[in-house]
Amino acid sequence: MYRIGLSVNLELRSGGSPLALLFLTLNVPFKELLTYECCEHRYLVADWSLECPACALRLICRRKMMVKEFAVSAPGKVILHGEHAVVHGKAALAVSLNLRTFLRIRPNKSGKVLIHLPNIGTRLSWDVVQLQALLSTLQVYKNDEPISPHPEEMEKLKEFAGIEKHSADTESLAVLTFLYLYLSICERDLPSLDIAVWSELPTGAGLGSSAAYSVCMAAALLTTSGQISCPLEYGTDTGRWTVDELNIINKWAFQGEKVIHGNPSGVDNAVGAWGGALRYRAGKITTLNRVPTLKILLTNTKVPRSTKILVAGVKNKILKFPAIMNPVLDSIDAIASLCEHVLDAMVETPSLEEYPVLEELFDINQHHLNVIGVGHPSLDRLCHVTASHGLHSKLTGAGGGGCGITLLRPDTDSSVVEAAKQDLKLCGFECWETNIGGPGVLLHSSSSLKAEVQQVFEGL
Ligand SMILES: Nc1ncnc2c1ncn2[C@@H]1O[C@H](COP(=O)(O)OP(=O)(O)OP(=O)(O)O)[C@@H](O)[C@H]1O
Ligand SMILES: C[C@@](O)(CCO)CC(=O)[O-]
Ligand SMILES: [Mg+2]
Repeated sequence: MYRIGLSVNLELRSGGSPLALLFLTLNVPFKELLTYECCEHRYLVADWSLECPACALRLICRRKMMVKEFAVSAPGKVILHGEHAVVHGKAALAVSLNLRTFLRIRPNKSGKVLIHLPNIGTRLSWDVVQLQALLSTLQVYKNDEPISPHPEEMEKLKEFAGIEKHSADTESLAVLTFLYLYLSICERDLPSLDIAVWSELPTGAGLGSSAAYSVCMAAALLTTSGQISCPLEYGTDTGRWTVDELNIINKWAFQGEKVIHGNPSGVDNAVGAWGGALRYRAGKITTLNRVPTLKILLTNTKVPRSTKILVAGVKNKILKFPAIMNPVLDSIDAIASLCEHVLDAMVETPSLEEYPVLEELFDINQHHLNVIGVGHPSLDRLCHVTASHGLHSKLTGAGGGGCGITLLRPDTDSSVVEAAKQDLKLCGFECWETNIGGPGVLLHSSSSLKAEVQQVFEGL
């Protein structure tokens, strides 16, 4: 018989709902209760459950984290082909970017939760006691799986945060997503925290800023609450979670995307969690290991738009003209398949021969995206300007403004790219030549964050 201290969460559960938090004397082998430490955190590992055969009451012991400050980051993405069609069960090819969102989490003893979002000028705080009162309005699990935010629950959260019923502005969506993930993930023991999120990605421009935000929130809150491990070992600056843990992060990030988008396909959060290149179709993620290094020019038209509204617009068009729109979606699906095949062939036999096909696929898909109603005059302009330099472009992400991608062939002279960039800048656009294929969500010791990010966080 061993006596277990109060630092362990003990719950007596019946039919899934906790009955009591207990301090008990248990008959469990001592070796099952271990403490382990990484450089910044200390966990008590005690993930086991005991079930009484007579009354089916279960005693669950969970690991609880003694938290210190840490940071996480997740990449943005570009969709090569398949945006919008992927919401309707077609395939999308997406690749992570070297532009990332960073989140720093600090436990505090003030009994408050503070959130700083410097990209959008938001700084808010709530008392944990007030947040506690909201818990009874949320139902977040079904058979141990996260379930979708219910519209009535969202209304309650909006009321609490003083957000108008139909408000879909940047701050409202970011705050609602935070509140939803914080309350859902940390429901057992709401922590007093200071959270800051800063991104290198433009907000709301088609590069997956919402997914990177949701992935960072999910990863940080799951780590803080001890539901996933802290994969930072002594002497290391960054750590990556196991496949099972990445799946948990991805599932919660998808719920966050639901708060922001309404009806996301899940492709953006999958790239944020896993990184690299992947094919995504109807929830199935396939990592693409054989993708050639593609050089891409990213251009932000700076025309603001909302993914939620654009996705809803496409749905309405499909409902209105199914016989016209469904073949377009099928064609986009075929483009994604052919592109994947071509990329694979390029790895097998590196040559320039396949580039004209990739270029033509960009052109065709851009026309399709205009047909389904997600184009914009600024994106037409972007395509015309790059075409005048012999380059091929398409919108990426939800469209309606935001960003376009231009394929740069290895044999394109740098003077051509520079001239195209100059002309794009004259239109008021912003351009980056970018690397694709960065790592997915990462855990960082906060002292190891690059200077620029540390400076932002220190200045808050
Ligand atoms: N750094 C950030 N700080 C605060 N909120 C953010 C941040 N990044 C994203 N968001 C939230 O995500 C929303 C933008 O999501 P939206 O899906 O419309 O654009 P996107 O994700 O950049 O583009 P796409 O979905 O086409 O890839 C913002 O309105 C805001 O609520
Ligand atoms: C427009 C869309 O297809 C991609 C946004 O990056 C929406 C989604 O897949 O959730
Ligand atoms: Mg988004």
